[in-house]
Amino acid sequence: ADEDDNPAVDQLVLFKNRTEGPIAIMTTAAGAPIEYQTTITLNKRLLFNEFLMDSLTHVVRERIPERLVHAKGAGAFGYFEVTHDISDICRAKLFKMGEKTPIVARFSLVVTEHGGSDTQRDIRGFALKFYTEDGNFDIIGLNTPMFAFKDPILFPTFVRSQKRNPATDLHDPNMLWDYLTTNPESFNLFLLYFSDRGIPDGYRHMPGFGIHTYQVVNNRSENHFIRFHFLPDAGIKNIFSEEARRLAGFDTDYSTRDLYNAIGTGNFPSWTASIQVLTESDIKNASFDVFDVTKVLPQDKYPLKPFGRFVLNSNPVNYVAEIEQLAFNPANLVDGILGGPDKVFEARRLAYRDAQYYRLGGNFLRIPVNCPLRHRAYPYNRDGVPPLNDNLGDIPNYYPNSFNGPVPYVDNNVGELIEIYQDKANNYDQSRELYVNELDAEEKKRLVENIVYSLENATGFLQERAIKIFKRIHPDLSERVKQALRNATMNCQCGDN
Ligand code: HEM
Repeated sequence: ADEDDNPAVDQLVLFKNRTEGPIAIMTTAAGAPIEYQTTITLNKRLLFNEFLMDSLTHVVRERIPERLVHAKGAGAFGYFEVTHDISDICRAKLFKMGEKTPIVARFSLVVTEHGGSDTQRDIRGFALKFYTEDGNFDIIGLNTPMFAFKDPILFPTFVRSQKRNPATDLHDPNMLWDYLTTNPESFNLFLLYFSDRGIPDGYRHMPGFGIHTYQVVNNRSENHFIRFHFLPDAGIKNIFSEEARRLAGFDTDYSTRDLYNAIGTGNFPSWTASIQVLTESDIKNASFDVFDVTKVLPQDKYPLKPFGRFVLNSNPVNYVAEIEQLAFNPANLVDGILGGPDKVFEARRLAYRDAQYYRLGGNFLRIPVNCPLRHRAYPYNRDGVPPLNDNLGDIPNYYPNSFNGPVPYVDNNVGELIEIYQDKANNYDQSRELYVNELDAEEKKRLVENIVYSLENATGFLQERAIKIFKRIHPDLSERVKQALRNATMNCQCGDN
């Protein structure tokens, strides 16, 4: 392969070209130079073969749990720069004109396991960590502008119904369609899931959405409410189902490879960042819950306001250290950004941290890629499982103390999240709007094909329930699904209502 065109394939060759022979004498992990002796000799006990002992005992503990969701993903480093002043809306320093903030991005598939295929039909994750001078700020979004549910009590059910059946260890269409038809608020997201948008053409052509309506404050301590949008400068592109299945057969890492090679050859992907902005009076006068994560905010009412862009220009040098060990958390916020006042956001403040304690251990925030870049972190936490780094040295470890330990930040203007009342989700209108006005004839045809590809494997009463819900979205959609199901399965029990 040509070294310049395919840095992913040539990674080792490129390493070799950069070096002038072996880079060092091999040592044990403790640093002692070590021999490599095969064990096929007489009269030598294995216990004394230090290479064998060192590597055998290490390799058996090399796997850590993959993320519960978003296990398969790829990431890269770059920067975010501000292109338009939004200081009248949000005072966060990283959004000041002229600011350039280092970032890391991780893109992922929600349900697909770590060894699964990048071209699986799935929702994609779109996570950004901004290393700001006020500490790390994370936006952890998706490639769709809405989420599946607005009551976080559904999260375990949502995840389990799409993971594997406990008896068969298979993905089970009955579980998926049972979940969906019991919780129709998820259909707004799942129409996109079954549409062409369900399989993006790699990550470089994928949009990202923060989804939650964030509360932000400006210098006058006035509140605004914003939704983040990130549109790929290379345009949005998707892959149709048949091509995706073909690709899954020969390159399960299609999107990871594409991202690595693009950056490795200097073809840096970039995204334009925009916000939709609502004032306090907008949220009071809105005719629906603007904090509902299962809905989009109409752009004719709340137009996109571009304010920045980000560029990814550097591949990870070590995937596990820098991407697998990344720990994003919606609660990582900075001055001027208060997060979402909705219940899903509130549940997420706990869930990520909790997952990372399990996945990466009690000191995951001391893993370099999770540390702030521009200053040292000064928590009062000490000890626990490694990595400890210097364990904060001899700084006092309890608060309050009388010995010059770190003191709290005092700001009377930090702002407070507003209290909101949220009703039950009802978003058939938005699904109808998508179906009627946004999908052309070919897209509608593929939507129905993709739905039926899954639904035909669900049992009769679930198919009936699904068709009833499709009818509430639009009679034409339910008719087409019904017809396609009839064609697909001779024994379909779909009723007429
Ligand atoms: C009740 C709601 C939710 C809960 C409890 C939840 C929980 C989780 C958990 C436990 C992880 C794995 C974290 C880790 O091991 O590092 C995760 C990852 C992720 N979630 Fe959520 N989530 C929720 C809603 C959402 C929403 C609304 C979005 C998008 C706006 C989202 C986007 C993501 C993304 C992108 C990742 C992967 C981050 C990465 O690349 O490391 N999740 N979620």
